[in-house]
Amino acid sequence: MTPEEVLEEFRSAGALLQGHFILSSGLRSPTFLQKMTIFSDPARTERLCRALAEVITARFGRIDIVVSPAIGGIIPGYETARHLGAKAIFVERDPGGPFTLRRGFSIPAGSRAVIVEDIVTTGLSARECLASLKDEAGEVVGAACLIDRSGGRGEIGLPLVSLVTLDIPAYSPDALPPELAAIPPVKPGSRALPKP
Ligand SMILES: O=P(O)(O)OC[C@H]1O[C@H](OP(=O)(O)OP(=O)(O)O)[C@H](O)[C@@H]1O
Ligand SMILES: O=C(O)c1cc(=O)[nH]c(=O)[nH]1
Ligand SMILES: [Mg+2]
Repeated sequence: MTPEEVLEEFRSAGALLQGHFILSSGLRSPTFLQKMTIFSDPARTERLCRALAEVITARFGRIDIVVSPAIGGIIPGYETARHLGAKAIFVERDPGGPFTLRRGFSIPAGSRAVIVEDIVTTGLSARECLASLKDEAGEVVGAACLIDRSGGRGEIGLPLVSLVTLDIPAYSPDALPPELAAIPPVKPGSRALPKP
């Protein structure tokens, strides 16, 4: 799948939103990729995750386990794992807390795992996911996402592959351009907002 075909999936699904968004990292952006609009369409999700599985295999070789950060990573993690012939597990938060591996999930010794994210903006969520896996016996060999919107600057602590790399503006809340400050912000994701 070419980068343009991937973007066309988001555009034609109505998943490429403009406004004023509070991102998971706390940064603000006029652009938001609403991945759940994509994941509500199994055929679109299948096309994108099949392509991501091909990129993962080319870069990392055999993968036994896909581990994803909830909530956004769960559906693409599962679908990508299906194409890889791997298991799909996820890490999740108690509200406001760190990611943890629960529900009897583990990465056993000798197994090769990859983190699958939906979108990478700063890499913070993927980094937190990796940190939550530090006591697992198996090896986390890399990370993958559908869209890396960090311009390639996202820091995960693992090699990252994606279907597309974009450089989408994101601003600190105290350095908003006036046209963004004029729009009331919305916070689409599941990470708890810090207390004011
Ligand atoms: O690279 P980052 O700066 O961490 O941003 C990307 C993360 O933000 C979103 O998750 P969010 O915490 O908004 O919750 P969600 O998964 O429930 O959508 C998205 O699913 C990624 O996990
Ligand atoms: O950084 C984020 O929180 C984020 C950005 C984006 O475009 N889409 C998304 O689901 N989360
Ligand atoms: Mg997420």
